[in-house]
Amino acid sequence: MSPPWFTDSAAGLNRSGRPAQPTYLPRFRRDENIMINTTHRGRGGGGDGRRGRGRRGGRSGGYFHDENPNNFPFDIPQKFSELEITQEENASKMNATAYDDTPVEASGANIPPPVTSFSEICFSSPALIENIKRCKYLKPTPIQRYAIPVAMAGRDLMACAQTGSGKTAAFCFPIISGILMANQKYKRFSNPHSIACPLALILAPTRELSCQIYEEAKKFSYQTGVKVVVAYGGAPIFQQLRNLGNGVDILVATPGRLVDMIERERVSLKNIKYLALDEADRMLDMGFEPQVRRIVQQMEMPPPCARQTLLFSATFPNEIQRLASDFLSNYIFVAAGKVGSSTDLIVQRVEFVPDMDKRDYLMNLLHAQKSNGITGKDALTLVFVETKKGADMLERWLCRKGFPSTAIHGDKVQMERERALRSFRNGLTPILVATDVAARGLDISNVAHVINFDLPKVIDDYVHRIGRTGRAGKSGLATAFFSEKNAPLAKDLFELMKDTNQEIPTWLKEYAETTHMSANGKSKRFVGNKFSGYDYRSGNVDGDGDFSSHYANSTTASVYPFSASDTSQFAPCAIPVGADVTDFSNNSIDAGSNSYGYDYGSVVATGWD
Ligand SMILES: Nc1ncnc2c1ncn2[C@@H]1O[C@H](COP(=O)(O)OP(=O)(O)OP(=O)(O)O)[C@@H](O)[C@H]1O
Repeated sequence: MSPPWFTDSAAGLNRSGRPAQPTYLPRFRRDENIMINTTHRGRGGGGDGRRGRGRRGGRSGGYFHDENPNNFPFDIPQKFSELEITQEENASKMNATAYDDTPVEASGANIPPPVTSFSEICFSSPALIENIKRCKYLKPTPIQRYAIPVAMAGRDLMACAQTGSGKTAAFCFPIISGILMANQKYKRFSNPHSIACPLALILAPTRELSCQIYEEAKKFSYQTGVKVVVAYGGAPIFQQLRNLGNGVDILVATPGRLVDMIERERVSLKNIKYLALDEADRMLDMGFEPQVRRIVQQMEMPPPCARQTLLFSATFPNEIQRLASDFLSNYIFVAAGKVGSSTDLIVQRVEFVPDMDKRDYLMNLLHAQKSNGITGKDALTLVFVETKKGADMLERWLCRKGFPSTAIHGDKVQMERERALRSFRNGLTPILVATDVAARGLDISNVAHVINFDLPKVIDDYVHRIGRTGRAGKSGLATAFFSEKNAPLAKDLFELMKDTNQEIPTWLKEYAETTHMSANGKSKRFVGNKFSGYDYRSGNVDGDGDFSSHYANSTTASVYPFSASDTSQFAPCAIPVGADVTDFSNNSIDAGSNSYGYDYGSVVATGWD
């Protein structure tokens, strides 16, 4: 029996314009299919001569890494390796109009104007333009409209945008274009024993995410001559070193493995012109801050003014803002949509389910999906649990109950994790039970339903988890099982659901009113002003990241520069009891000047209620 709330939205998912049953094409005909479906030259067309086969054609004799004609990355992208090619390939993967109403806020000095189409952007290479078309990117998403011109103008960028809204392309296109424009690729070494000196470094928190960025970057650089290499832990280092030895322009890496390679003197960062950090908040959450700081500040990396730095994330807690002020120079801040919030393409449901009833409830849900036809590789279900052991146990239980499932978590070796993802993507096991290892960045196009079997402790993690559905403009469903122990999350969850116009059960409202703090005793949610994020440089900032007014509770209330680690060196500014410490016009301190004659830049207030 379907739960009454489930049928409408879930059934809607199934019929929301998904492609009809795919038409199978044998492997040997798949290239033909691409040829027919694209108006561009593809592999067989002469066109501008960039055919990607060895040294023929292309720019001034540069060598191409796609020496193998079978490396055409568009026909069967690795991430969808088992999916069949269909006539639908001709259509854009993205429902771009879904983002038309997304408000975008940009701040900083001399902001380059946004664009409305890719053709307005002066990409340096026809091959890159061709690749954008091959990827069926018809129209830039809001973050791409703003971020690409900023990055193309050589400016540093801090960008926040909702999950699934195209951040990867927003940093990849300008990097590839920049490398090609400077024609710098030919400086790279191709001696397997030499030190690899990439021109661009993209740091990502997890192996899966770095592989995904690598696959995307490879598609965007197809036949441009730009060489992309990936390096991540948990896999043998020697093959990765060999790949580096063959030359690298763009290195996509996880922090730990990169530090290892630098220490082995196999990679040098001295030539880096572009540094991109994706999911920077996750990197800090995972404890990578020391490695990230070493990489960016101590390991031959050119200083901020000699490189271009792009910082991307769907959420921007305080620590990241601090990182930004250390890593970026004169940057532009762009926020698309409400930062820290989820997209309203996702229908969110929350059910009160005591821990002991969760399995039964899950079973009802899965049966309801099945009877609504929401099943198979076109409607994947991602179930988040708290622990690795819990993931294995639930996976086994689901399989026993007749629901083919697989699990992914940090205790699995890389090969097992890749196998699990592959079998989920291709629908062999249309249910994936996961810990937070799968919460961020993973772009699996057919995830129709995310179930938070166990809710996370903080709301940002919830936002990322549910962001695995409702991607690229498609709709999605997220169901959360809320139990007594999730009470600390109630307020943030309530606010998030309210912001995104979700149906909220009365009991959640009551929980939200009675519990004010989240698990760590502080609201971790990053809420921007108005609709989007907040650029700390504009002042009026408080220490808890929520930017609401706070009132001085004593004359010891003080204000100090946001980036100051030792606040004791700054004399407190006397603020009358009851005054709003976030109103800097009131207390003789503002972001630009203050009574001590410092230019504080961004400031944080303490000593408030
Ligand atoms: N302009 C575009 N047109 C069509 N498809 C696009 C466009 N931009 C991105 N996409 C597709 O949308 C999907 C989501 O993009 P991407 O993974 O870059 O999102 P993201 O913002 O990085 O998400 P997350 O925050 O979850 O990491 C991808 O499949 C990508 O290929």
